[in-house]
Amino acid sequence: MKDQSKVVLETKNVDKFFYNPTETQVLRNVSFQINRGEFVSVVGKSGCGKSTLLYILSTMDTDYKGELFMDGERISGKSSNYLSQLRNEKIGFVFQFHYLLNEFSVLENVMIPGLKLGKYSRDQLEHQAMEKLRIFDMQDHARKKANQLSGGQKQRVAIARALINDPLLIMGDEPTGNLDKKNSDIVYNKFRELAKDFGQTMLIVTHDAEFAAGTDRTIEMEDGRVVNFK
Ligand SMILES: Nc1ncnc2c1ncn2[C@@H]1O[C@H](COP(=O)(O)OP(=O)(O)OP(=O)(O)O)[C@@H](O)[C@H]1O
Repeated sequence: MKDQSKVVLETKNVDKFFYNPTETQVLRNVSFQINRGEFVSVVGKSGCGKSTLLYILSTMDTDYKGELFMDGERISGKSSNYLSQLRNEKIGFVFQFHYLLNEFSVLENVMIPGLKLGKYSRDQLEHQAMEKLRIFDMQDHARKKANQLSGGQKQRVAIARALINDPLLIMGDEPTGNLDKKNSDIVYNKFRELAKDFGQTMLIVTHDAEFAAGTDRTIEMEDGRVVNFK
């Protein structure tokens, strides 16, 4: 059951340093809130800190200063086991490359994060996976092996997979970065639909200006800082 607090994700004064070989600060005093149902993009020049920020927000990097809250809960300082469970339960990931497993069917690929979480039976998961595939018009491909799909189709399956545990939040790192214009548009429209029809909260890093312009809000970064968020 999802918590119903309005703020889904919040950072307070997040700083990030790398130390190889000299100290470099790559995030500076990053503070913002993302509310339930918002479709948010993160933009900025190469090297401004977008992926570093996403890695922290996704709870995979715990080596930062400042605080991170998810669904009203302070998660900075939690153990890696705790965070791993939290990620499986609350976050769906979409990357530039789909990372589907070629030896498994499309349906199995979508089910995998659900099997890992262990909350639902295999039958239930199969049913849920078909529902997610239907959202992306991929239900007729369910029994195919992942490597029989086109690039655009694979990315649609990857987004269906990110939805399998009904996540609080979808996080994406350049989900259209590897697609041509036609497939980027299809994927963007599916994200838009998820926001409109399902109130899905989403945070997507993108270089695609058109994609960013179509989101509800944009976090603009420059040299490790958030310079605009509207
Ligand atoms: N492991 C690391 N060690 C040292 N510096 C790093 C490390 N990872 C990233 N950086 C530096 O941190 C800064 C931010 O990198 P980051 O990958 O977050 O940028 P980005 O905005 O996502 O870039 P791009 O759009 O090219 O993906 C860059 O100057 C990068 O060189």
